[in-house]
Amino acid sequence: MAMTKLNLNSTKTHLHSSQFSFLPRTLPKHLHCAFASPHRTTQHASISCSVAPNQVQVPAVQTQDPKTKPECYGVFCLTYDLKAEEETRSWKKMINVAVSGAAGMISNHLLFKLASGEVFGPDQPIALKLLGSERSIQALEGVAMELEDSLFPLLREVSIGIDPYEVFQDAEWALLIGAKPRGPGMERAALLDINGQIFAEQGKALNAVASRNVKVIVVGNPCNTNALICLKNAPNIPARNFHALTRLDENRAKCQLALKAGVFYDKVSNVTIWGNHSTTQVPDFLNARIDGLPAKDAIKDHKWLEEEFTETVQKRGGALIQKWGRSSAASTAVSIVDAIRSLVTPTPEGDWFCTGVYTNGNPYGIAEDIVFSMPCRSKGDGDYELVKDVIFDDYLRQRIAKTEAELLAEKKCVAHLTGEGIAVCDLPVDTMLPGEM
Ligand SMILES: NC(=O)C1=CN([C@@H]2O[C@H](COP(=O)(O)OP(=O)(O)OC[C@H]3O[C@@H](n4cnc5c(N)ncnc54)[C@H](OP(=O)(O)O)[C@@H]3O)[C@@H](O)[C@H]2O)C=CC1
Ligand SMILES: O=C([O-])CC(=O)C(=O)O
Repeated sequence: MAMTKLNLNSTKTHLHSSQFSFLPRTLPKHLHCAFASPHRTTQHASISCSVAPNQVQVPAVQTQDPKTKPECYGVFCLTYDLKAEEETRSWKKMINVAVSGAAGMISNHLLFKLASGEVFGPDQPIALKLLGSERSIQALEGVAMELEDSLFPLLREVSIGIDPYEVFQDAEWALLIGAKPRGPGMERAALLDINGQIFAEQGKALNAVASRNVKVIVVGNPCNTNALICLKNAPNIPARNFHALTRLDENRAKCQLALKAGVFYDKVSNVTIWGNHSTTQVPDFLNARIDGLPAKDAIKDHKWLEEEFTETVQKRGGALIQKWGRSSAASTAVSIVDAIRSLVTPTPEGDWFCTGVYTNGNPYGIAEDIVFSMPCRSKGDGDYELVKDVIFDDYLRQRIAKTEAELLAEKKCVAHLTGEGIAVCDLPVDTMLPGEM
């Protein structure tokens, strides 16, 4: 594993010998370097540097346990004591954000948003911990280079690796994006199994090494059931901390309602996507509001709401692939930002957002022990509560029952990965991901 690192408080850094090209041409004054022992996973020697203002030291050989102090490279390895600097005086304690599938398309948008401060705020320094694989390790180094070249003041540390037990160490947020795409002719059951294995392993790793209060957002599809697998493999982390990303669907629904009503989309609120991030998802127009009014009052064409609107949102991902040639990446990254911000900032009075969460005592009568998208509010502390004041009609109930049945069937397909016995996979219909055609 190679790692780029800049630590606010420490005066020690470790540089990877294979990454000298990442070093700035001139090392800062008083930066002393020494070669260290080879790294366990990379077989490369590393060098260790320490900053000692007004002091000249003889370089000393460093040996270290790479699990506790991984090596690093590049500009992030240079360590300065920033505590005294005016700009950083009001900064919060650094947060550790782990991202899997970090060399993929969604991450390529997301990482730069995270590093810029637009997600966690302009006073929140951040450490990015990027998980890739043997396949993507070169690409991941390229991503780290672009992060270096972006000169983000808040980005204090970047590390890359292929072992989730290393990369997830002390993670306070884990954004799990990496997953195998469903190939031509692949059964949904096979996709559930292959990706389920990834999320079972990552759940175990989070359980072992992440912060006990880590917040996990599963993006890799099929994200609801992947999130269920992940949380079942992480029994020491509260199940309510796991989310499946349905915010992109919420945003898509808001856009369609705004278009139909002829208003700008900031006038659309209280939109819920119920259920699975698949074509059975239920975009709820019964509780949605447009300019403060029920959407059904603002949009009189109820046939459109029940038929066209619902199907458009369910299949928006596929429609985009037909035009763009690849699946939504930029808007997915934006929706991940929205999902995080909804948890770290108080929800505006009277509004809510939706996210796929573990059902455990929900007030809607939805089956327990699955990950189901539902309306939530947050005080901005990273936690949420379910919204109680929602209404149902027969149409909404019937649609919710269908997506619920699909998730219950998916759960049976992955019983071998959740510790619940032998998998029996009998999916009601071979439904699609929103991006499939
Ligand atoms: N919930 C939502 O709203 C949305 C979810 N998605 C889902 O997000 C995921 C990532 O999308 P995107 O970034 O566009 O995809 P990319 O194909 O660009 O990246 C996916 C990453 O997944 C990793 N991966 C893990 N296992 C495998 C495997 N067996 N075969 C191939 N790649 C693998 C790869 O990284 P590495 O080699 O480093 O492991 C790859 O970089 C997909 O599952 C997609 O369906 C997409 C849009 C919306
Ligand atoms: O199917 C996909 O990979 C893309 C997806 O989830 C979406 O566009 O909502």
